This record gives sequence, structure tokens and C-alpha cells, in this order.
Amino acid sequence: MGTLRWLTAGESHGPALVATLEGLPAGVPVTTAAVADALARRRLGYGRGARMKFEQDEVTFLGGVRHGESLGSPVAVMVGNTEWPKWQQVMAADPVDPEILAGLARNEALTRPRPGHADLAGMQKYSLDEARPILERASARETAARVALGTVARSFLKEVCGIELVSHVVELGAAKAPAGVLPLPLDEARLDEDPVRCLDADASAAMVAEIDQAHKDGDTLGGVVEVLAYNVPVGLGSHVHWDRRLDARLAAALMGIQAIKGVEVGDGFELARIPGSLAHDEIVPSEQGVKRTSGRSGGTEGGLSTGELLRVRAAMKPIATVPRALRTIDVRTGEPAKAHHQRSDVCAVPAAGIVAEAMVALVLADAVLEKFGGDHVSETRRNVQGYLDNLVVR
Ligand SMILES: Cc1cc2nc3c(=O)[nH]c(=O)nc-3n(C[C@H](O)[C@H](O)[C@H](O)COP(=O)(O)O)c2cc1C
Ligand SMILES: C=C(O[C@@H]1CC(C(=O)O)=C[C@@H](OP(=O)(O)O)[C@H]1O)C(=O)O
Repeated sequence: MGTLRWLTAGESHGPALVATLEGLPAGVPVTTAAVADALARRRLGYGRGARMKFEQDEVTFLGGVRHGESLGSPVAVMVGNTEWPKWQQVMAADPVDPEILAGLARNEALTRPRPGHADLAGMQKYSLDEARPILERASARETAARVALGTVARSFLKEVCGIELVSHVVELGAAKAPAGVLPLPLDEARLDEDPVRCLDADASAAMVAEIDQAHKDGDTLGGVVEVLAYNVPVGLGSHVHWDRRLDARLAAALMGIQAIKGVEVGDGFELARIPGSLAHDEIVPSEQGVKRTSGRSGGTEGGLSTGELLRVRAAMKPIATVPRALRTIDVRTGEPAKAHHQRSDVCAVPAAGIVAEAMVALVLADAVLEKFGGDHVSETRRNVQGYLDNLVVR
């Protein structure tokens, strides 16, 4: 259990998602508008389905915030689902009329599970004869709640350490961006305006073309996103135990995003292919103290942050709801069938980047609180400053 604890609840087509965050100090600037902005960024991205065009993501704070600042009590936030009126019967919390229920079973039952989604394994595990109760919670709609909490974590990080986060798309289908990071101060607007959140204009155009082609082919695409965190102080996480390692915590948080199947810290898998003389970041003296000659480690060594740029990547598999539907069985008959298909994204890689930012922010906020404590942001900030001023080696 971390210093900062958080949970989400809610289904994709229920009335709302809710999220709580416990352990946040008082005095963190938090507004409904800031959360709404972050949620709007998550809805962007070329290749997303119809829902993202009309979904409003209506934000309401239910607790823990007053006059634009956290109170130190648990933060509770609700994100409304725009389509709820249409789904009131399908997703009703209370028992519905048996006749309506029979109609739903006849017309709406999802009995042709999609390969690659949670449908079949979920039905088997929870002893259900259709996939609706599984996909409602497996859906990445839930990531709206995470992004809401990520906004709060991010504000905390900025207040106490000046940490800033950004994500960009580095691969999408077969298109790949050249290496490069966004320098400080961050020009996030530039990325937000790009249809696929790619730093390179040519690569961005190639990614858009990949999505257009997949759309035409009745297919879907995945890709790779990179999250960068600037101004992370040295010493978050620890080398002393596996579950205290910052890299392990980041990997778990990123792998916990729907459809993420691989995580790299720094140059990750590439480091396995090159000799040690080329794989590590040499340490040299600098005017400010010590610095590294490169950033291959991604800003962690031995499970500790090094004080260098934090860089992590997450690989997203292609969307499982493939329009040119994949083979499955109808669980009512056991006979071969085509997987059920409904409105869906062709590609959600740019959105996954925004979710990945939120997950990294939550992990870093937890690690900052674990190291520096504090019940008001001013106390945490003082502790951070005192630690940095007294580093044995700077
Ligand atoms: C932002 C985002 C949007 C997604 N949109 C869809 C979608 O429209 N259709 C779909 O089948 N899967 C979508 N997914 C992926 C599924 O939620 C995911 O594949 C499913 O929950 C099964 O989990 P797994 O892929 O981790 O095994 C999306 C994922 C993310 C992160
Ligand atoms: C609703 C969101 O993403 C959804 C994620 C998702 C899935 O299976 O993961 C399936 C789709 O749901 P729907 O059928 O309602 O359109 C996506 O739109 C969202 O990101 O807010």
C-alpha cells in the first residue's frame, strides 16, 4: 500500500465514473476546469471512435477540495457519462421488469466474445453467459477517472518539485518518429494540436496515413508512447526491495493501462543488444555538480531516480474490436461465429499517452510523498528543498 492511495469505480455506460485519492496534502491547487482540460486532451487523437466526439466528461468534485485547493482529506471526483440516459435500462442498478429483462437478453446479449478483449476470460471467471458485465468495466472508459486523479497528482508534483510531464507518440503501426525529446519549457500546445501527438511532422503524417489505411481495411492499430518527466529529484524509490523500486512501480502502473503489453524504461530492450561500454550514462563533473553524458537509463538506476530526465515507454496492442471481425464462438451454441462488433476506436495510441502521463504522475506523487512527507504542500516543498540543499554529492 502506497503513501498515496487511489481507487476508481464505474462502468463505461453507467451514470458516471468516480475516483478517490487518499493521502494528498492540503494546499494543492485543484480546479474542475483543470481536470476538464486534461479530460479534453484524452478525448483527442486521430482514429478515435464516435463516442469521443460527443462525450462531455462532466466533472464534479464531491470531496477533498475547497475554493480551488485540496483540504488534506480524501479527494473524490465524479466524471459523468454523457450517454447514460440511453443506457438506463441496460445498466440499471436495481432489478428491472422481467419483461424488459427478457427483451434485453433476446436483443442485447453479447454472446460472441471478442478475441483480445476481456470478454471470454471474464465470462468464464465470473460465471456469466454474456460479455456485457465484463466489457463495461474492462473498457478504457475507466481511464477518464485515472486522468482526473492524474491531474491532481500532477499539480502536487509541480507545486513541490517543479516536476512537469509530457507524452508523445513514438510509433504507430509501422510509422516511427525519429528520436527526440521536447525541451523545457514545455510547449504542450504544439503536441496537443498534432493529430497523433507526434513531435515530428513527417512521422505524424505517416501515422495519420497508417490510421486512414487501417480504417479503410476494417482494421485497427496500436503503437508506442513515451512519457517524459522533467525535474524529478534524485532518490525517489529505493534499491533495497523489489516493490520499492521506482522502475518496477512505473512498469506496473503503465502495464495496468488497458491494452498496454510492454513497458521500457529508458532505452529498455535496446540496452540488451549493445555492450556495456555503450549502454550506460557516464558521470562527469559539471558547474552544477555531477551530470550524465547521456540518458539511456531513462532516469533510474538501481530502482532510484537519478535526477536526470525520466523517460518511460508503453507499447499498446491494436484495438481488439476489429471491424473486420475476428473468429470466435457463440457461447449460446458453441458454434463458430464472428466476434460482436460495436462502435469502437481504430486507434487510441495518442489517448493512451495522456493516460500514461496520469499513471506516471500518480506513481511519482506517491514516491515524493513517501520520501518527503508533509501535510501541507508548503511542508513537502520545504522538505524537498532541505534535502536537495544538503545532498552529499551534488
Ligand atoms: C484510451 C484507450 C481506448 C481504447 N478504446 C478501445 C475501443 O474503442 N475498443 C476496444 O476494443 N478496445 C479499446 N481499448 C483497449 C481495451 O480497453 C483493452 O484491450 C481491453 O480492456 C482488454 O485489456 P487488455 O488489452 O489489456 O488485455 C482502448 C484502450 C485505451 C487505453
Ligand atoms: C469511452 C471511452 O473509450 C471506449 C473504450 C472502449 C474499450 O473497449 O476499451 C470501447 C469504446 O466504448 P464505446 O463503445 O462506448 O464507444 C471506447 O469509446 C473513453 O475513452 O472515454
